[in-house]
Amino acid sequence: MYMVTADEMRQLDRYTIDKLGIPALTLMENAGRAVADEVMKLCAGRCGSSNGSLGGHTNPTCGADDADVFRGQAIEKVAQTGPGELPGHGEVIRTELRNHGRHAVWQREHWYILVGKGNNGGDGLVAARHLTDAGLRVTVVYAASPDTLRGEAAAQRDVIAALGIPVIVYGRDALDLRGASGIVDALLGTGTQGPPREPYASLIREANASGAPLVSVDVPSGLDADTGALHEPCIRARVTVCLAYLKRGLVQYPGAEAAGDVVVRYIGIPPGLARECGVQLRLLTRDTLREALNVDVSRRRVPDGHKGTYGHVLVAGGSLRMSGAGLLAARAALRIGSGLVTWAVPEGLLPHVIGTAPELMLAAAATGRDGEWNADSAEELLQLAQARDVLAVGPGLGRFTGDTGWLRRLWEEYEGPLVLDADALNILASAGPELDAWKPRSAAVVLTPHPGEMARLLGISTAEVQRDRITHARQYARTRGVTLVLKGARTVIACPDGTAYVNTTGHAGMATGGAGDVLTGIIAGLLAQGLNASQAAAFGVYLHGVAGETAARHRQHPAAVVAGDIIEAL
Ligand SMILES: NC(=O)C1=CN([C@@H]2O[C@H](COP(=O)(O)OP(=O)(O)OC[C@H]3O[C@@H](n4cnc5c(N)ncnc54)[C@H](O)[C@@H]3O)[C@@H](O)[C@H]2O)[C@H](O)CC1
Ligand SMILES: [K+]
Repeated sequence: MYMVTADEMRQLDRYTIDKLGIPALTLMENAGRAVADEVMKLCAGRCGSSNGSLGGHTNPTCGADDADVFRGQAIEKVAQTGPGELPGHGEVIRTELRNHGRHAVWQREHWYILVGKGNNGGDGLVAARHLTDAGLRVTVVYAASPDTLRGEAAAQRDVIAALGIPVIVYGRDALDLRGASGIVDALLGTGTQGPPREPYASLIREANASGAPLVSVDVPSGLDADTGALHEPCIRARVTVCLAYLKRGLVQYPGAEAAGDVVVRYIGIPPGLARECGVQLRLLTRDTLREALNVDVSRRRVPDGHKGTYGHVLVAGGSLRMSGAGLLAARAALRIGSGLVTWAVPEGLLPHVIGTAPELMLAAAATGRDGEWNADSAEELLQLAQARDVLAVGPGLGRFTGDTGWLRRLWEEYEGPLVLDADALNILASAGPELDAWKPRSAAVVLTPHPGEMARLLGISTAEVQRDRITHARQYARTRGVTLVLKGARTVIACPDGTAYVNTTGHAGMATGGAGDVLTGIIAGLLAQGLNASQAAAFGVYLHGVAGETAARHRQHPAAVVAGDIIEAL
């Protein structure tokens, strides 16, 4: 599933109207219709009816029931009505009767449709008409004078007037939203610039305070559709009916929380158009892994394979006070299916870690006897790495004198793929502009920073990174020619060719010491098994999250999950 910015959506919108000749009014009709349909589902869920869709009104050609429902964690395809299921004549009569039967229930529903002056408002007006037709009590609330509406939205305004649907103008007429069964937020969509101005701001505050469930059209009004940042105020939606393509801001926090359940509805804009228009950002799902990244998600192993077939990972990490980090990465690399894993530790640490995981091979790489890494170990590491398929550096490494030169040697002289995490990233950050002089690598580099490490790499604040995670991750990946995994809720995987993915697996319980080390081991293990950097990073992040979810079920609460549980759940 593609994810777009407001600007990209406008281009796709224009292309559909100008080049494909699908009228803007048709798109608006489909949009409003989809919103009405989701409102009906919400009402049906509340009153226990088995069918909340618009029944006999369903227009099969606009694919009104073809939705991707995105409930924070999972995406499921909901029921589809295809042309093959067009009701015959007798069924039409039955459907009409069923609708009449439903009126008694729907009439108890009083929905307020808050309408802005742009096309988002136009979508809301179409929804108001369909909900009225379905038997709901509907009141349209114009945020500003209806005279200010233009184009398709003005046409919808005239239809509403002709139908005699009750209308209120905010600020002119009395309004009490506290009695609402529900509210449709069609105030501001992708055309929003900056924080909501008056009277939108007051209306948003009243809607939030009403306690009624809010259904947002396209995006919650007040949300930055590109970054997920919340303006003050911002609608807190129960459901967001996103039109045509998933907007980035609905997936990134804090926007993801303000949006509630996100339902992406087809409105007539061809789903494949995004690729043709150069959109390179996708939600990371099983389908994305299979179709966009060509990953064998079933992880078949060749029947006559041997441990050499599945690669050999070398993990360089762990020091006296942080030996566990290296161990977790090495164990995760094993559990994800690597043929062999060697864990290189400072010599002084070696006696203490013998036997901690009997499946691991151990190597003493740093001559220092104090259990800490030192710059002299580069030569030994390079020799060890020669016979290994992947080198993962960083978990539990610590900082030491000469570490920049040490990392530079690994970067320049190790010819296989390199995974850098934790202090290896801090070393990279401290290299600063000197990095430009490092010899470009022919093999892949995967960096796995958390937001703090990303901030150091970019020389900006963590808050700045978090304000637009997707953009920062993509820019760094492109300019440095690396695959970058920006960790945190909704991890971003950015590839050097500009493609990027946003993950939705996992949960807040995975914010626990060592979880990142486990991810490093998983990605290194997948690289050793022959996946390329984009595949290993994306699939690794996805599996890491799924394993975290499994671990939460085993432990009966997300908060009880520790890093070792994620490895076991793999
Ligand atoms: N995806 C599609 O192809 C379709 C989308 N539709 C809907 O159209 C909106 C986008 O419509 P647009 O007219 O461009 O913008 P908005 O409705 O979001 O509103 C712009 C409107 O509001 C004023 N404004 C802008 N910023 C602010 C602010 N901070 N405070 C107050 N007022 C503001 C501005 O002056 C404009 O007048 C999209 O989201 C979909 O819902 C189509 O209907 C179908 C095709
Ligand atoms: K909206």
